[in-house]
Amino acid sequence: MLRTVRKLPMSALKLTSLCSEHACFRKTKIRVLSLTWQNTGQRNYSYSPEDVKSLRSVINPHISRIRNIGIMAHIDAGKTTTTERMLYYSGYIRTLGDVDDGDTVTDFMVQERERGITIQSAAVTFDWKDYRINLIDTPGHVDFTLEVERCLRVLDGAVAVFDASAGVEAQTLTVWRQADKHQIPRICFLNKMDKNRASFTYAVESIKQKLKTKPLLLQLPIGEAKTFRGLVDVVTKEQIIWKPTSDMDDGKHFEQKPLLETDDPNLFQEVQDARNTLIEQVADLDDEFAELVLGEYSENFDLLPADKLQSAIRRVTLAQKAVPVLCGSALKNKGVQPLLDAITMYLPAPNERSYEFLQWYKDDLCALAFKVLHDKCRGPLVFIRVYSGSLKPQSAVYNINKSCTERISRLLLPFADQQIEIPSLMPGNIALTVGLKQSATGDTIVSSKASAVAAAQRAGRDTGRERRSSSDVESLLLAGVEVPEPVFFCTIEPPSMAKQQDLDNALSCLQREDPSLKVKLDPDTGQTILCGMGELHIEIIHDRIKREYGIETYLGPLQIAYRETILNAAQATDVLDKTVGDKRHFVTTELEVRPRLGDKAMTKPAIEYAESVIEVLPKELQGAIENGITNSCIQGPLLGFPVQDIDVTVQSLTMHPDTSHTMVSACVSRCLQKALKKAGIQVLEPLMNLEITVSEDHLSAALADLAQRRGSVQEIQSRQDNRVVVAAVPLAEMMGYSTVLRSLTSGSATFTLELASYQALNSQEQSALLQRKMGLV
Ligand SMILES: Nc1nc2c(ncn2[C@@H]2O[C@H](COP(=O)(O)OP(=O)(O)OP(=O)(O)O)[C@@H](O)[C@H]2O)c(=O)[nH]1
Repeated sequence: MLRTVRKLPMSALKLTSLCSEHACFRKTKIRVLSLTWQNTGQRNYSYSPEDVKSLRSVINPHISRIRNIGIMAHIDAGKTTTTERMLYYSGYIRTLGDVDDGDTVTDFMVQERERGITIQSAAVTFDWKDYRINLIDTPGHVDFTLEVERCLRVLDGAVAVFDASAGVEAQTLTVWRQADKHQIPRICFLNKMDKNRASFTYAVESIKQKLKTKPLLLQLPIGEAKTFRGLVDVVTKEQIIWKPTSDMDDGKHFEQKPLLETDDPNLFQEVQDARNTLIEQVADLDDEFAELVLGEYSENFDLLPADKLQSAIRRVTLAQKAVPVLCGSALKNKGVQPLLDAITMYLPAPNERSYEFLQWYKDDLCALAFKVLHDKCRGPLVFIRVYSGSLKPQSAVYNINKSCTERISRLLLPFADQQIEIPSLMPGNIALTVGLKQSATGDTIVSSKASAVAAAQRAGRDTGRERRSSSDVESLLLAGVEVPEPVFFCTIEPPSMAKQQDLDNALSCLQREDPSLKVKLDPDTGQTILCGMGELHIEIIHDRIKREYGIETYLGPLQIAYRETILNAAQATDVLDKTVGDKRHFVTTELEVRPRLGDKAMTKPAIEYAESVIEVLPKELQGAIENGITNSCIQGPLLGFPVQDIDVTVQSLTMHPDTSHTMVSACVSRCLQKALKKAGIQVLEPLMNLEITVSEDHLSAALADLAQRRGSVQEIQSRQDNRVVVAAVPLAEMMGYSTVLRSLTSGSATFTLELASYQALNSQEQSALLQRKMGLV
């Protein structure tokens, strides 16, 4: 059945303006959708009963036949288009969707369809030649980097999609590093081979240089740009040519036959050379293969069977010693079927990945909740990846993070916005669960509390310690996603006070889905503050509150999240003497603060105790003191921004025996504010890494503008006919940048912006900021 959104007339699908004056933390290259809605081209999303049957018939495929794969790349590289083609060729959709028409399966949120970008990652399940592929389409926009990271944790392998005319772009580097961190084997797909200026050689060179990896060329293109019509499989030396059939050019039909010297002598020689290079490269990385090549086939590599080479490529890919490279054009329907074959052939099954924690669970359930969606009728739907044990509907599970038992009522296989109910979920597989009310993104799910404790004890024995307390269970949490600190914030208000509760509920649901969204209460004004990763992020949240929760909210102006730190060491003392009822609360304390030197910005203060204090301090009081210090650091004394990079020493603390812990915290907190003020406050501003891709003609205009923005250019690289300016620039100077850059470069330039660090404002900038904040200018 078509979803309502798919039936929207074009007037409702028009792109809302994404180019407001302060559109600073966003790519300029967000697509403008076609303005005519082709009614005749409406898509048939229903899939036939046979397709459903085929999915149902193998509800739990053998683990070796499962591939949990992510697609990652820079914005606009073509991830969604590639995913759409995969679903089409595997038979799960009947017609091809197009991001430019807003009717793809994986971009299923209304905002995604309208704006033509991927915001939430959607997990999609389909089968390809007896393999079950759970595929996650991840967003490319930097505002949603956390979405990518969250998904990477549950993937066993990834396809990195590149625009073959641009090579490695800024966001590719970021996601590549994230994939390195999670040790995920990858293959590269050079997409857009049909584009003007597409260059296979350039893109491969850029992968080699920028990603510092060893590309294994498994294919060579036949033609480039307008002449691109197929590829040669370097391993089998077969050519694959897509020929449009009379009525449809959907890429389903292609001709696959051995490449003969008579077909094209030059190409034949190129493929011959590429195969020999590939064999040498793989032999260098894999001893078993080297032995085979040097033995039986040293005289003639031509005799080496394709399957031996494929097995060796698989081993080096799994060991992350090299990365297979394929090419094609998703939009022109070329190269996607060989890419699917490569996913099954070269990327790992779940049981080929090693997870240390599995040994502690043995056959007990261990699963990770990696995404939460809110469904109006069914409540929260939680995406789960099972690592060990199995899940069944109508069963109780224990959430280690929340220390609570919950019930799963149903299990569903996700197909974008449609789902198939399943009776069980086995290790290595991914599904949607209905019924979990407390679980949030990143939570570890096990079968029971007893099972968590047993696993903790096994883990304790392994590390040479008996762990008995249930708090040790924490050590069994699967690695958490580091949530980056938001750089933008604004106030959000409901239309009336009566709607405040509804707004609070909506925000808490959205936070469960998206840990990078922070919601705070301004202690002075009582207003709700929304903190996000970029303007687009906040704009989308605003939009979702309206559409999904029916609340029309008002956003205050977007502001930059500065930080505060101290310039010098200082000491302060404080006394709290308060009688509440018949109890006298009396505390005196002395604290010392010092600037912390180090590379990594830390918002959490490092806390030490003088020896005289630690000797007499009851353990339970330590929590109250540390709460007081940490809370005080949330709002710095100058402008109320978080304080970073400080060391605190508790020099003394005395108290009346009746004093409550809350009073101790309050006294310590007030004393720290005094010490911070004495130490001299330095305001820090977010410094961004900026990468502008601009044509030679407009380079000087872009550079002149950058100079006005306190930007410092670090490097100017060449990318085909374009120049790539790599610069550092304060976020405060980037307000309205997309509009300015567009007019300076006639809309031809694109840019990405990413938080690099926090840098100190000079004294003039700091006092100007202070005056602005106090409303004096
Ligand atoms: N010429 C050409 N254009 C393509 C190709 N693949 C995708 N595109 C176009 O590139 C644009 C971006 O495609 P998407 O599939 O949305 O890219 P994406 O990587 O999913 O983008 P985000 O979700 O926003 O990160 C669209 O206009 C596509 O039509 C291709 O093979 N060749």
